[in-house]
Amino acid sequence: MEGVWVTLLPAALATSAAYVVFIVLYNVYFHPLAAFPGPPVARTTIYWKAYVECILKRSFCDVLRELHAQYGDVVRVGPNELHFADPKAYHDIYNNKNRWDKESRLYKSFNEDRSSFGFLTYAEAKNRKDVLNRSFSQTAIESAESLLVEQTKALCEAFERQTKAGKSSNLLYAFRCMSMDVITSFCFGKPIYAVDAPGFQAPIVMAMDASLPVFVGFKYSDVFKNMILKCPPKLSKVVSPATAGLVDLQQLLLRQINDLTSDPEKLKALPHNMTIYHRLLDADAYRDKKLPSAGSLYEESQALMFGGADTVGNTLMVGAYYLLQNPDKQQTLRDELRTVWPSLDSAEADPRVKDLERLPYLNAVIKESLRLSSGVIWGLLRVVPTTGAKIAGVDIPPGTIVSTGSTFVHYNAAIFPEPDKFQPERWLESTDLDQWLVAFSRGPRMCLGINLAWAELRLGFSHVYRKFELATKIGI
Ligand code: HEM
Repeated sequence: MEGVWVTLLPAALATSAAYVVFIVLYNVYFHPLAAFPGPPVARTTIYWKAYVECILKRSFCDVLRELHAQYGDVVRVGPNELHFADPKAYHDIYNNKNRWDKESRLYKSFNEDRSSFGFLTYAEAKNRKDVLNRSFSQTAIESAESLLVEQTKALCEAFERQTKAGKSSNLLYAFRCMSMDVITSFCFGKPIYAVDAPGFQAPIVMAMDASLPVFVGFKYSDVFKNMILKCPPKLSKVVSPATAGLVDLQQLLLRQINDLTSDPEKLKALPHNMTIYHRLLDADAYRDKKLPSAGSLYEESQALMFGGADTVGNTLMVGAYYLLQNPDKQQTLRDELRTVWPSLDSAEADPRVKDLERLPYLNAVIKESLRLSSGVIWGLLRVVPTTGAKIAGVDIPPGTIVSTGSTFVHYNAAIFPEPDKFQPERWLESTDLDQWLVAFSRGPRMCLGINLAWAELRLGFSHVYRKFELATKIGI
């Protein structure tokens, strides 16, 4: 028996080595993308990206900038992957005519495969988004306005408490807490009052921050992913105390879903009838009249939590960062807000979101904050269909993974002169610019929560800057 191993082992090693050599030679010389420029190692293996992201711990967004400076507008960043720097490519990839699949390695890493965000195909995502759209439509958001106002006011009250106590506020966490409170109360009917956490250090908000680098690792190793995600909650909290708050919220949502699926009557006990479960647990809302599994419901709630919390919080933070540096622009915003909100004395005089929609400078501040924060900065990877495609004038073979990061549009100096400067005024000069605001992405997989996000941003910017004069003790 031992003799068999002695003979087979070298043969197996030689076969594996020959296979690796074959793959490398194929990828470098014979692959349909062989003619595209890019770093030599990236042409051979996807693990070059893993090395850059997980070992060097570099933002791939920064690396892409350097690669485009070196190799030009189209760069081969993996054996089967191209990134485009030309903003025109954005509209060629993400548009309403395209039904391109999302790329599986990236999107499966979030462990939300059965959610509107995680479904890879257009058809599956459309089915789910058609059901959820009623919760996120303009009309739905208007009818939930009082709920959103409540969360915004809770944030302002927390700021007031901090001020009275002579303490400064960490704006990043404060805004993220507010958007987390909106999601948990609006989507799940389970407010968690994150803004009331001391110093805005709500465990779930801190845990989401801590969990992001872990998700990068999930892209490259299923073993690592399963080890962390399949870990029993108690053990997971010991292994990774930084993400304990996330485990707690996951458990809370799982209990809620189990409760609701075992007894749909419990829907009536939720504080309002706009939660996502009112839609998702209505069999008539589905074309095939079949309800999703409990696992799918959980993944949907996680997707909404991750999709809707940090994104809004970050945009408010980026806006605050620049308004703090530009007191004149902060004052212009405040002066405009006074036109629809002259007195703070009575809640009766609070403006409605509809009134805020008409304020040009407020809209411009929000657009400029969305541009500079850029929404999701990693490339939203799509797979070119069997017909192939032309992207920014270049013929791309079927099956190629493609993307253009939103920062390549938002920081393009030909579209946005002096792109690093905060200039809300640029949005007042021309409505043509709107086509280049891609923070919510475009096409059939664009953001489901765009109406909710805009309402939160309008309320956030108006309440905070009408009620407070933000200043910083230290220079920024
Ligand atoms: C400033 C705030 C926000 C920004 C900048 C933003 C940005 C984006 C972007 C860029 C995508 C495309 C992702 C991809 O293709 O992989 C997306 C998708 C999505 N967003 Fe948002 N988002 C925001 C707020 C929200 C909110 C408040 C919610 C809901 C609570 C939400 C829910 C979703 C969902 C479910 C998807 C998946 C849609 C699909 O794949 O078809 N987002 N968002």
